[in-house]
Amino acid sequence: MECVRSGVLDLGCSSRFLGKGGPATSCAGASSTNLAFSTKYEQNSHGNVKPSQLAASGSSRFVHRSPVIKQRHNLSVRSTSAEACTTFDENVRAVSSHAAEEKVGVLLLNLGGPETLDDVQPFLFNLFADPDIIRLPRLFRFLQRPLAKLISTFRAPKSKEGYASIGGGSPLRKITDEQANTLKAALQKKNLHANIYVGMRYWYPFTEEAIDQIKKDKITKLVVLPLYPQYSISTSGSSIRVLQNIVREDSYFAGLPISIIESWYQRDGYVKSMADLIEKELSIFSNPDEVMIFFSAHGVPLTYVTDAGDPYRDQMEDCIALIMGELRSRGIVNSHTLAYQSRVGPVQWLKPYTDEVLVELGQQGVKSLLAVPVSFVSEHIETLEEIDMEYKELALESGIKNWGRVPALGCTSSFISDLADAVVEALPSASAIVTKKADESDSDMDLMHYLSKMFFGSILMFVLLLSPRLISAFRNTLL
Ligand SMILES: C=CC1=C(C)c2cc3[nH]c(cc4nc(cc5[nH]c(cc1n2)c(C)c5CCC(=O)O)C(CCC(=O)O)=C4C)c(C)c3C=C
Ligand SMILES: [Fe+2]
Repeated sequence: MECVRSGVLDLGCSSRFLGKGGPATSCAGASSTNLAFSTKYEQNSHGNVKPSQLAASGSSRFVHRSPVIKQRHNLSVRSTSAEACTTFDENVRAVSSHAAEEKVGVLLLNLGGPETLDDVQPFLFNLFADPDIIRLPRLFRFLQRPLAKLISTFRAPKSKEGYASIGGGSPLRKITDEQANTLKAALQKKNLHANIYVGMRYWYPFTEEAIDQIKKDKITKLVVLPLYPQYSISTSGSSIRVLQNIVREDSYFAGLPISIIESWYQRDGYVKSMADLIEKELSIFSNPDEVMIFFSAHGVPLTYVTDAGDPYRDQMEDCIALIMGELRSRGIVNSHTLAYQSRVGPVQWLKPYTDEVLVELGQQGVKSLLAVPVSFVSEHIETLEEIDMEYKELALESGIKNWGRVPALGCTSSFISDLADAVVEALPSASAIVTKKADESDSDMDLMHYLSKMFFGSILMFVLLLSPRLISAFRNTLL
């Protein structure tokens, strides 16, 4: 797949979940503050940065202002939904019967990662410039990009060390491409010929590049599959928002039937594949029955769940219960625990924290642990560096004698085959996404926004320029 575009920035969205299952997304007005970058990296029209030598010319269709968007509830496709109740064969037949005129696309959404150490700071900038990652109150959204610049600059040295220790870059792009190829083959085996596109949120190939290609290829039906088993505002939610923003602006996408599989941790194929991996790794221990299964999930700030209604923690707990249920059905009754890793910054994240639990388990006399990364299906910096190096060392120091780690699912065939089933099941419910135009009141806010931007922006610059102490205090909270 040729990728030609990158980046997005919409500072105005906040997703709010109504209960465990049904999402509703609403977005308020947006604004952005540009910040000068070194000549090596330039911004595109969406606010993401990329190396200038690779920059493609911008397309005005991605440029938008403060729209309000309402997501249709039947946009989400779950294996439990009514639409998914047709049989697999019926779905394949339905698709095949339209094969002549139908051109099916599958868009895999993922986070993306820096491929070289020079990419680390601009990658971090893109991540922290995402209003679904740093959620500022509406009045302070203009600070998003200066803050992103500041935080990415201070965090880059620490992140670079991490990426250097796993070979100088993230393996995510390579693994996701492999998953895309394997999924294409698995779909072909099921008689569905589909183009697979990879869209990353914070690095190449950006979601917008994939979307451009989908349009060029004249896809007539699209299934969107985030490669995160559980939904979080900060992951699948953020990537889906990019897509929604484009749908709102582009008549081709506005008319394109789309199915979004928001989460799929509850699928049998995923649960069984995870149980297979755990069973296999347990068997390597000399006393498998004595091993505690230690699920370690990527955390999110606590307020995502408590204030913004992120279903991530609920889904994670459900997911662990399903995997443990599957293991029990195989006669594996090991003890287990769930903790959250990779917190960033000074705020409270989902608890318990992985590092603290490891120390406690050591103190309690647990001798054997099997770490299971559960929020992501590829190896990445947080498995290869954080779990395999930092947490392993901490566990051994804390008195744990035997340590094992379950690999990420990657291209495991039962798993990819199940993703292919999910795609086929999602196709019949593909429909045009309905979006709502910008609220009139947004334009009334423009002057107020501008004035408040100028006011607070000047104060921020004044404080930052004149207060090296403040900067060093800030740096300490990030490292
Ligand atoms: C389900 C998975 C993930 C959630 C939830 C998530 C939330 C989240 N992450 C950050 C900050 C960082 N994440 C970073 C890397 C990173 N994050 C995920 C997954 C989830 N993030 C992955 C797979 C990766 C690794 C990509 C790779 O290159 O291999 C990083 C950069 C690395 C580092 O410096 O530690 C940051 C920073 C926040 C703030 C957040 C929720 C708000
Ligand atoms: Fe993360």
